[in-house]
Amino acid sequence: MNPPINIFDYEVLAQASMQPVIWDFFYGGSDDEVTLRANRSAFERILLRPRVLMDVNTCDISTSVLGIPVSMPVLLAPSAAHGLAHPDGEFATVRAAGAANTLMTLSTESTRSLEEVAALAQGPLWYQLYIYTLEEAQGMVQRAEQAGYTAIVLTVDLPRYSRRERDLRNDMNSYQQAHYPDAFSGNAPHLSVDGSDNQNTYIGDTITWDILPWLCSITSLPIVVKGILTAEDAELAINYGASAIIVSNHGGRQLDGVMPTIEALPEVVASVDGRCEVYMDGGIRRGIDIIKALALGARAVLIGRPVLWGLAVNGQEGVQHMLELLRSELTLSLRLAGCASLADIQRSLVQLP
Ligand SMILES: Cc1cc2nc3c(=O)[nH]c(=O)nc-3n(C[C@H](O)[C@H](O)[C@H](O)COP(=O)(O)O)c2cc1C
Ligand SMILES: CCCCCCC(=O)C(=O)O
Repeated sequence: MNPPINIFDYEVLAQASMQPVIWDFFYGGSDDEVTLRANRSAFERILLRPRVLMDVNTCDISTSVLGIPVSMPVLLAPSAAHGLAHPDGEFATVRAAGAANTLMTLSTESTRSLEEVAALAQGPLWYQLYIYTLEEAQGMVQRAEQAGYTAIVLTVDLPRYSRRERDLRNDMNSYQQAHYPDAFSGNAPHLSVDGSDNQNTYIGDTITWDILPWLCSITSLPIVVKGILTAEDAELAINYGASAIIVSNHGGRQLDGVMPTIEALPEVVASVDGRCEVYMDGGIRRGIDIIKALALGARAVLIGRPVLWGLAVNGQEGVQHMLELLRSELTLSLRLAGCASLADIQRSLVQLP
């Protein structure tokens, strides 16, 4: 194939470069993968209503999230085990995010430790938290705060690990333990990717909204709640102390059959009504997807799999190039839509089905 010119090219090259077991783990969703597919197809049903004869000679896509400046409204979502995509793992990712001057969210399940990643960071970092035990969570939050992470992202859509049927068929768990035993243990030695060996320690299915005030009591960092899909839960998140919300269905990897995130976004944005920042992830692959999300009220988007594709294809350079492709698509599409900055993106720019 010729050099990649968009994220779908990266996807094809990434698949070719990986063991099928690893590809299935990264690419796959849960059960029938209905939500995985819907995250993409929903974008195609939303149309743009561009304006013309606007001065778009300059186009500024810089913004901020929770007061932190970023060069574009595209952040790196937390994803597990970058070491399965490239030997440099999260070291490559954090260097690429820094070079692109945007924010990376490090997963609890990273291959490299949060301190090692922070030591290489040239840009802002958030730390994503899964709660195994309260004691361990408190330790991780304190470590993240000390290492310079500027927010804790609490993922709330994984009370239990879902059924990823590709991984079950591939026996991904045994494959990973045999070939990449340390891929998920950069921060703590959790035993298995599907949670089967963690049942006694992962307390995700017991935590309730009270976890938010508890987190706020053990850290001065803002808490970003990731995995909200409804107005009701957005209201609760704010009432219990969230500083921001990520509308997310975990990239179609948790409860299958939930609505695509771009369709859940307007309900959450209306409920929040400006009281905190709202971001979204799920299926962002093109500059126009970002425009649609921002027009529907997201302050920024996060990307998950595209980072893994860039990493698998060419390590740090691959992630950097993938981010630059997205940046240039966003800038060009904004100009074509008549917007000279993100502030020009209005709700009227999109037409819902
Ligand atoms: C391989 C993989 C691993 C993931 N690991 C995590 C994780 O450790 N923590 C988390 O909160 N979300 C995790 N996610 C979900 C992402 O943060 C994000 O919600 C999702 O990937 C966005 O959809 P996209 O991949 O279509 O961009 C993971 C996603 C993938 C694909
Ligand atoms: C018990 C937590 C395992 C999480 C594995 C990483 C993840 O979130 C994913 O979607 O995969």
